[in-house]
Amino acid sequence: MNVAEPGIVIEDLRKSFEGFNAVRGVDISVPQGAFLVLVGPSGCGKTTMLRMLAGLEQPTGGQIRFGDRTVATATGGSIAPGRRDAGLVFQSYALWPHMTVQANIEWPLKVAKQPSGRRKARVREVLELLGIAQLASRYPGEISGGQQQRVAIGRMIAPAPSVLLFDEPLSNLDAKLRVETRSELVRIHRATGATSVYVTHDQVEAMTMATHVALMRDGVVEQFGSPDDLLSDPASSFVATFIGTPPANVIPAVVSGGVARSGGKAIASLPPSVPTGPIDLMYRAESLRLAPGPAEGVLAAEFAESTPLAGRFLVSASVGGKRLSVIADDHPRVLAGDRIWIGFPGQPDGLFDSATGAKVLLEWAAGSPL
Ligand SMILES: Nc1ncnc2c1ncn2[C@@H]1O[C@H](COP(=O)(O)OP(=O)(O)OP(=O)(O)O)[C@@H](O)[C@H]1O
Repeated sequence: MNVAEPGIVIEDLRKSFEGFNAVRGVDISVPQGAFLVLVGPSGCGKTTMLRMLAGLEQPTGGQIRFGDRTVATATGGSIAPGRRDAGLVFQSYALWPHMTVQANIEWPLKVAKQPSGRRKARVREVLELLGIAQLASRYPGEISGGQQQRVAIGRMIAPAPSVLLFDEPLSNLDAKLRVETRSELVRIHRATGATSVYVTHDQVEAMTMATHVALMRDGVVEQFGSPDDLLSDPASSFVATFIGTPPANVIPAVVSGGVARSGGKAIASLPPSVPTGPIDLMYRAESLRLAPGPAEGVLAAEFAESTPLAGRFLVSASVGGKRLSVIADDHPRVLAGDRIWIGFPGQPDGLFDSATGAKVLLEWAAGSPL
């Protein structure tokens, strides 16, 4: 994939805080112009990664390169934040309240001692790119949260850095504005030609914005690839249940004689290469169906809720205390807590080791659907 110029190369990156390992050996490489999203649950080390990229945190191990420049190493010689040719935008906008929009965007250019004429021209260009020229002489207190975030982005891109770093920049916006700003941000990223790194805990943001996704868990990258790679071929049950709208279902089962049973009922037949014992079965919501009553390959479930979704329904129900999602053509016309029936296809969409969560490679017979 990487014939293009290297944008960012992260090698065996580590960070510990007083003996606590927040980042435990991360290797990621993306080409110039990529939009890399670091996503994962709270505390997985995303922000620590971004702070190391920005130069606000010194790595305990490994190194970071921007293009052909090494910007951070554990052994010293790291480049100071202001000299990395990188811009950073946080979740809080931190604009100067006593400066106009225009002055806020101009500020980093003044700090860089650019001549006035060049500064003014660049500020105009950035205001145009962001579609906020009409706000130029307002103060931050006189514009909306979404507009303030745009100004913060304008201030970041004004010096034309080659790396853009975003830390949950949309989390203070309301849901509708967040969706609109997502695509706007990607447009701005592309217009700058920079390589971006974007931190979020929202997998939908990751899947819609990224060219490359690193899903992190407990300080390591659980899977790195394109959004499509993670969705179509999750490397672990953690990835399968974190990514997707809705994420895939993973249910525990026990295999014996090539048959997988959940709660004692046979729901799938597996190739003979799958060893006897516990296993986790993955089913996408669209692979499951609502069944009219008990039958082979059908489990009883407790109905939770049903949400209309693009002309169909996303039905949630629990089986043995585990919540499952099913895409159905109709509402089950029952109340929360009532019994419904969920039908399983003969073969699951994937298998995971029940102890480690790692994907189990399958050798199905020729012509099988998997
Ligand atoms: N300065 C610090 N001192 C001690 N521990 C820290 C420090 N910074 C982060 N940590 C710990 O390192 C781990 C990773 O934190 P980090 O902020 O990188 O996670 P995150 O994935 O960004 O989480 P969130 O989405 O909640 O911001 C957490 O357990 C956190 O408590």
